[in-house]
Amino acid sequence: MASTAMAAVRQTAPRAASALAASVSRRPLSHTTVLPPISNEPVREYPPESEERMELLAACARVRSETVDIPCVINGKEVFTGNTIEQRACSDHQHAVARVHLASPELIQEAIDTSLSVREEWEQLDFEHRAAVFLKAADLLSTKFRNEVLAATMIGQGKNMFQAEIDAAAEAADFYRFGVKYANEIYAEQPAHHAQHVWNRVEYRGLEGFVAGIPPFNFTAIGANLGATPAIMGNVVLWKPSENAALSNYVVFKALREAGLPDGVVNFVPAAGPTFGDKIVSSPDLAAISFTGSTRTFNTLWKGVADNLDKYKTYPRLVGECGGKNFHYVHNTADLDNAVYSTIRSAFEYQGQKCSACSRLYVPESMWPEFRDRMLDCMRDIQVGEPDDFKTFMTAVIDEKAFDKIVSYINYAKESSEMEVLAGGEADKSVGWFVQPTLVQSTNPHSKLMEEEIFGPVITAYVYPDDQWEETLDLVNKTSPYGLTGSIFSADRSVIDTGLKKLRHAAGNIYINAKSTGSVVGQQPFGGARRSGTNDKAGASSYLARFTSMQAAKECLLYLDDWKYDHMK
Ligand SMILES: NC(=O)c1ccc[n+]([C@@H]2O[C@H](COP(=O)([O-])OP(=O)(O)OC[C@H]3O[C@@H](n4cnc5c(N)ncnc54)[C@H](O)[C@@H]3O)[C@@H](O)[C@H]2O)c1
Ligand SMILES: N[C@@H](CCC=O)C(=O)O
Repeated sequence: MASTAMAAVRQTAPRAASALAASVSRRPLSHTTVLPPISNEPVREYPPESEERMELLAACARVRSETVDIPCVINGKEVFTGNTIEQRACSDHQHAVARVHLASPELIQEAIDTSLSVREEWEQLDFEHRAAVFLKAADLLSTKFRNEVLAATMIGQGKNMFQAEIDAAAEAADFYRFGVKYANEIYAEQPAHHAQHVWNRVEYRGLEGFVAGIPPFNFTAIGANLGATPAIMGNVVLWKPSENAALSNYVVFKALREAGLPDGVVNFVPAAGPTFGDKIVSSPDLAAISFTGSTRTFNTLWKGVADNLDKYKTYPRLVGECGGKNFHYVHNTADLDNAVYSTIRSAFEYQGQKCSACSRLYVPESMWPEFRDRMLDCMRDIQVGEPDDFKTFMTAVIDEKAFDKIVSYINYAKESSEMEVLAGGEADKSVGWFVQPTLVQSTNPHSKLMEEEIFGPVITAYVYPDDQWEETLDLVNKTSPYGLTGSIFSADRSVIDTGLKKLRHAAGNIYINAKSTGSVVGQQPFGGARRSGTNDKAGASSYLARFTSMQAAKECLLYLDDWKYDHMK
């Protein structure tokens, strides 16, 4: 007796066979390819007197001397709306580095319509062509545009050379190169099992609608990633840069255009946050929001989506990476030097304006006097100054609003009976928005400064009894609503093991004897849960996976010759 599978099918007729052959040879839209080797962009050091340092300084001087008009770019057309805001140099706020032309609701709608009109063509382009645009943009950013994007980041967002280099040159290029690699790996994921005479395949479609990319001010690379990476997966994107990072984001956008990104696939849409937010959440064609910024703004967007839920043609994907209250937990077995230096870097690099920056510190009583004194020694040595002075460790914070908020926390600490400002605490906004690195000690582990995100160069220490090291881990876990990054410093494996278990949900990125900042694309996928976001992990394939909608295809290679199953006959 024939097998069930055989009995239910008949041999394919010659005419059908040719149709089958045509179908089999049809190339899926999302297919894998062989890529050139992908690795992290090397970080440059710009040695003294070197040509590369001179060129970078010349680029900084240009940013310091001119005000660039930044248009909206819709379908390749530059639109100078005349409704402008200024992006100011953080360390010299008399100077505007850019005049940013803001989109009206009508222009945002035009950007939506344009992107939808090119969506199908872009999505159906063979993957090699989409990939090549992004690989080329990465190469342009790391060569021709390197100095321009670095200078825009240094002067416009207040980063010293090293902080700009690891962000605007290295991480931005990494996001595009690794984005292509991850897309290729996703496309290769195909069903492993096929019933007899059946061929199963999966097609990875772009989302049916538009993606809104909404980045924060603090990383040019995050602008690059949110504003354009979803296009690697065949999507169209509206990129709304942060008003405080418009210049650097515009340089990245120019690199993408020069790399051959077709008009309309990514539209560059500077706009007031709420204007943009209201417009996109009320569009029936919203397919996804890729957001990074404060928890409060992400909540507003999520609620906006909920309010409009009945309107959407497809459920919008919500990807949000938000705030943090990151910890360094130090055990009395820790290497003191390593813990102190790591804490200085994590708390004060880029003025504490990394979502990953350490802002609460737990040190055992036995170590505290020496730990504190070593911290104070280092802090006396920190140079706070101009971003294009290579000796500078810290520059000014991003804007007046941030300055005022940080100072209000410092003043709160100064007036509180449970806190003492051990170092820093001074601030001056007469020329730039400068806040000195500040160390606070709190006797209350739940004081305001131990729990709330400040986003500035302020770290608060809580000193715990050595014999309560385990209870202190529970305290670390329960102190803040966030779950972004944190570090455990100890030389004792059982302490590290206990720490990892107790802090399992306290951080999306946990570090062991290493600072809580500085994730690298392809090495430490980045993001957190709890109120820190959806933890989709920038710099990993899981991020790309949020921007594809899978279609499973099952193809029968032989035809049915009866509607009855064998056992019915
Ligand atoms: N978890 C992460 O990966 C990560 C990375 C970087 C920064 N951050 C967080 O970002 C915050 C700092 O960045 P920020 O000050 O730029 O954040 P923000 O929330 O003020 O702004 C982020 C972006 O949202 C826009 N926006 C503001 N209101 C909006 C609205 N109603 N609708 C739509 N868009 C709106 C802004 O213009 C900006 O482009 C911190 O909380 C930090 O922890 C998180
Ligand atoms: N990925 C960066 C932080 C990004 C947010 O600001 C880090 O790991 O320090």
